[in-house]
Amino acid sequence: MALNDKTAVVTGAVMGIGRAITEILLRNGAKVALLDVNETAGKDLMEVLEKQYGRERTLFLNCNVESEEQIKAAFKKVADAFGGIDILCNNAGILNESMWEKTVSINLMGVIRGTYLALEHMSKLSGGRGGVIVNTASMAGVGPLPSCPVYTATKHGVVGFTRAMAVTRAASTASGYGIRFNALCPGFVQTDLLSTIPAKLGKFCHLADMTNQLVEKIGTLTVSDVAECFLELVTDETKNGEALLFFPQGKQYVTFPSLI
Ligand SMILES: NC(=O)C1=CN([C@@H]2O[C@H](COP(=O)(O)OP(=O)(O)OC[C@H]3O[C@@H](n4cnc5c(N)ncnc54)[C@H](O)[C@@H]3O)[C@@H](O)[C@H]2O)C=CC1
Ligand SMILES: CCCCCC(=O)CC\C=C/C=C/C=C/[C@@H](O)[C@@H](O)CCCC(=O)O
Repeated sequence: MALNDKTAVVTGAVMGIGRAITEILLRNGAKVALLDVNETAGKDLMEVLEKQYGRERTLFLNCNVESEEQIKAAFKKVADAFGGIDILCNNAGILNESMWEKTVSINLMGVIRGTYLALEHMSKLSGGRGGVIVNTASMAGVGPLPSCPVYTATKHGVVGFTRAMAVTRAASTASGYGIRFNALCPGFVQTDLLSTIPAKLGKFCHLADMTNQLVEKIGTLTVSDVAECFLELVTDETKNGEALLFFPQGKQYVTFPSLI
């Protein structure tokens, strides 16, 4: 998929991984709608992006992925402004084992909500152009992190949901959305989310040292590393139903057991 003049929506777009994904999309010619709850950082980033890429290719919308109403309104504004949606990155996420319901609401329910609402704009069955949806899961979506079981559950859920949507797409022409679905599964990445971990482990804070040792053992990625892997899942049209696992030592497409 060439990105020139394609329209992308990125949630959690103004910081960390989402910002890097936004910038790599813009560098490759896409128009990008940035959805985030951090309005201050969003407006500051927009000043930078508009100078670099022009006002006509960027749009910031204050949007909480926990709200069906806000996502629905945001997607309509994007479609009205840019003429449709071709790419969605459900990236917004938090880690907070003390606020585990909120973690589920954002990390898993937000991905499901964004995906279902995007179908209304992207699916060829409803007049859309098709496209690709990339969900930011995590290495913790493939292997459990003992210090954050709920976060791990949300990321396993994102991987499972993404793969199921991909199979739905492939399994029946009735759901011929014309959309590919892939999961991004990075290891530890140098962002605010990672740097605030010790305070976010809740009842598992006694496992903070073990987690830090794991970070030391595996090492950390930059947000640019993640954005490059995201681009691969978007542009390689053979990729559907994939979970791309990557960490400083390398990357691999996860092979899941075939059950039948
Ligand atoms: N940092 C890491 O080590 C890794 C992070 N991830 C995942 O990558 C994604 C991005 O994480 P980071 O960039 O590290 O975090 P970050 O904390 O640097 O950025 C997250 C962004 O999402 C936004 N956000 C939070 N809740 C939101 C909501 N309800 N609605 C809309 N926007 C919201 C924040 O305002 C922020 O701009 C998350 O899904 C995270 O689970 C995956 C693997 C590794
Ligand atoms: C707690 C920080 C989470 C930061 C956000 C992320 O999503 C980062 C996920 C990065 C790595 C996850 C690694 C999971 C490893 C498990 O498969 C398991 O190997 C860990 C077992 C503990 C150990 O080996 O010491």
